[in-house]
Amino acid sequence: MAKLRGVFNLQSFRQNQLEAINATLAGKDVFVLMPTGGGKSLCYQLPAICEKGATRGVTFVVSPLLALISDQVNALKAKGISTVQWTSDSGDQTSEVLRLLRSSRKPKLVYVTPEKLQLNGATKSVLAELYRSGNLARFVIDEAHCISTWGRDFREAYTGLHVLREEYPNVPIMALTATANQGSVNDIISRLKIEGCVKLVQSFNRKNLNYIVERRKGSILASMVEFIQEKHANHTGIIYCLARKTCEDVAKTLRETYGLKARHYHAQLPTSEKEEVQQQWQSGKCLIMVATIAFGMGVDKADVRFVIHHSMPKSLEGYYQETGRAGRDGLPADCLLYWAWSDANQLANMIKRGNDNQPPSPETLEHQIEGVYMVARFCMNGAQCRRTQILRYFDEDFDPRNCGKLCDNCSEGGAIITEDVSKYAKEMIRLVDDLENDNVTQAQILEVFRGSRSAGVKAKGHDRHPLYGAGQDMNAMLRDQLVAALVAESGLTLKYVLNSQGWSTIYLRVSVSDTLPSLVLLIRQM
Ligand SMILES: Nc1ncnc2c1ncn2[C@@H]1O[C@H](COP(=O)(O)OP(=O)(O)OP(=O)(O)O)[C@@H](O)[C@H]1O
Repeated sequence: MAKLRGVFNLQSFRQNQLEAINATLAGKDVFVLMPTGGGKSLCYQLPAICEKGATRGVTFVVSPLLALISDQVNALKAKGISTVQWTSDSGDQTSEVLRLLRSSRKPKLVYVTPEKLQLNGATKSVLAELYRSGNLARFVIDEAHCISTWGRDFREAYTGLHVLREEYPNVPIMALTATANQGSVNDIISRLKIEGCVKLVQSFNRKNLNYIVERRKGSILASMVEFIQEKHANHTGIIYCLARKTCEDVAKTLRETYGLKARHYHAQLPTSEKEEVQQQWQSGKCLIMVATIAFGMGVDKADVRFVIHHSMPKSLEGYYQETGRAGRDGLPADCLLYWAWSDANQLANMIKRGNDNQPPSPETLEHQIEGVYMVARFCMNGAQCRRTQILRYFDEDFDPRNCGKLCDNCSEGGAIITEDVSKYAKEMIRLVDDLENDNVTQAQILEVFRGSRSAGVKAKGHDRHPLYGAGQDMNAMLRDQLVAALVAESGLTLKYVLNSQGWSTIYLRVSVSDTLPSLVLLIRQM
């Protein structure tokens, strides 16, 4: 407790921190699953400076990213904790680290990349010396999900970490992650060979975040500015945009038209500018960071009071992580998401083009597009508690009564009813099947389904189809939800046709026509 206050300047422990600290000090292996911003670092940084414990000496922390390591090392040094970074291949750094580790003034923490811990040469011999002399306190595997081939962040070098248990059987291991999927959790534990570990798993609910989702109609700048000025004048926030150009334009307008302290950030900025912008934001000189998702990994600013999504995020997991950067200090923060159907197409197109113009494999493409449509479903589901919806994605059953009306849907009021739309789902699938040869987009299909009298529908003769107007009794939102559900789950899929500018037009296609399960949607009755 004295260390918590004196060194870390914190008043009390958060959930599971003390349990993790006590378990590792007692020499046990520990697995910690905590949401983003939950306070994982303290679980190993505090024991590292405790004199009492079953094991003593140096704590080795394996972390995947250099940027994360540098931030943590600097922050610990600023607290007066002797910490070293051992990440480079340079002989100078290695000999300095070795000198320190062999001296009587050993550092409390050594941060390494997994590559560095691949046990050969200098690392192996110094670890063996420390082990023999009882100076190896524990191994910490941060971002432990990188060891699991289940996840999207798999890192080859993490797989070599099983040797830690084999070579140093008496040294406790602590693995920490914010990736909740049950399959990956078991995988991590078995790969690190810490089967008997103390498991500290907690809800992913971020109690202090208020989730609001709004449909974007036209420009949202004015409404965004009103939101910021009314609720967050002089507060720090992040606005996530899909495209780099949008970031630049939005930041410029916020500055020049509305006098707000905003800057933009994206992957194409030169490194020096990235550092300068981040520094300005970190220090509070710039309040609003308008960024693509390139901004965020390793960002630790405790007092971010709002995160706005200017358009739909790519996946629910991404949404959870991006909004998770708000309110890390535990105080209330707002997460406002603006979306439009066109975002889904834009995202699908971005995914199709892939990273660095490396198109994804067909399976990855399908999986990621489903992810986009899951976000679309989430946005359109104006009935069910947002937390229940988000946490279901992480296999967690969240009782909406515990939301505390901290989401737009729970604060709305009115009864929620279920609507069996199985009949409409079958009709929609048949309609897409019949019109497939005419290459129909989602917007066009919805026009036919609702019985629009538009010239486009008539020109193609779609108003003569027997299912023309089959969905006219449904309200527009329910029709949208129907399509999103059919693409996200089963029934419909998307087909891309490249035009001369390199953009794909996305057409609907049928994926399953005969075995469609029943489909029930939730709606709010006011
Ligand atoms: N006991 C505590 N009381 C108050 N604030 C805390 C406490 N523990 C941690 N914090 C603060 O919470 C924030 C998040 O902590 P930390 O960076 O360890 O989170 P994390 O779980 O590692 O998140 P991420 O997965 O994003 O890396 C930090 O600003 C930290 O100072």
